[in-house]
Amino acid sequence: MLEARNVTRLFGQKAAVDTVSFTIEKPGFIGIIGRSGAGKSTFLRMMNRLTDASSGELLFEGRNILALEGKEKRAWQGQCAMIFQQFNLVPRADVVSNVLHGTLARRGMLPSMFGFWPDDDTLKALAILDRLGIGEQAPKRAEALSGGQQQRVAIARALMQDPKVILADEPIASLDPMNAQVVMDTLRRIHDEDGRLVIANLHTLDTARRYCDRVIGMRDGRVVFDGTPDQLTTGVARDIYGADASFNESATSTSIDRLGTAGDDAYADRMLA
Ligand SMILES: Nc1ncnc2c1ncn2[C@@H]1O[C@H](COP(=O)(O)OP(=O)(O)OP(=O)(O)O)[C@@H](O)[C@H]1O
Repeated sequence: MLEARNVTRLFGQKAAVDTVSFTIEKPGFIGIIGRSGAGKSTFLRMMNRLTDASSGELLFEGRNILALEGKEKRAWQGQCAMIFQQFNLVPRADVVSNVLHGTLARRGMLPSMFGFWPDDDTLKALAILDRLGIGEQAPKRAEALSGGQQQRVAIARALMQDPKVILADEPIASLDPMNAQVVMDTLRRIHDEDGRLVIANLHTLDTARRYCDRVIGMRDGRVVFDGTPDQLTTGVARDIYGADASFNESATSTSIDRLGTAGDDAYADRMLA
């Protein structure tokens, strides 16, 4: 389904992504982990064509999507939706309009400029919001929602494109543990129920282990691990994160239980922050 062949992105002399190769045979739930600066975001941005690659090929169903231009590139971006850490919603617009923005690539800007959306699109947006458990939020301004709800609106906007691939760049990094769990459950569901390929950059090991079918570990732009969650031992994680023997897994955890038992003060600080 997807094959990366020596995908590389240079910034000056530095390779942010360095000859990355892997194959995904069928739609799965794939996690990419690695410490800050490992190249995870750059890789996803190349896949969505928000950033150009320096060299290499990324074949999706046999076509090199890194070489697409103009209309074909935009069509690919329609099939490959992206979700961001900061949700990227229009805060003052209502929730259903934000979801309808997922049709802009297909319909152009006019409907959004005049606030006119075709009825069938509006009904579809409402149905998606219902499916994600936030139908009653449809008329509210996006900025009035909690972070977890906003991220579900962003997922709904992505689903409006009916994409084959969903890319999620640190989708839960701004959320508290409870909302993080709801958002990860939602992403997992849209893979399980719709059969879409989901690739998520994750900064916590426990999330990758719990939700992913396969985990790719990146370090300094390179793939240093590619396997199943049960192969992701503490030793392997230490290699990926480039940490020494004092590496402590709980430092990369967002689990509610772990945080709760790690010390009430630390937990309270985190929740308050
Ligand atoms: N536009 C840019 N110009 C120059 N260097 C960049 C640019 N974007 C990313 N980099 C560099 O590329 C490397 C990889 O960055 P990237 O954001 O892909 O890592 P990451 O694993 O996603 O980390 P994080 O989780 O902190 O976002 C870093 O060294 C970063 O400084």
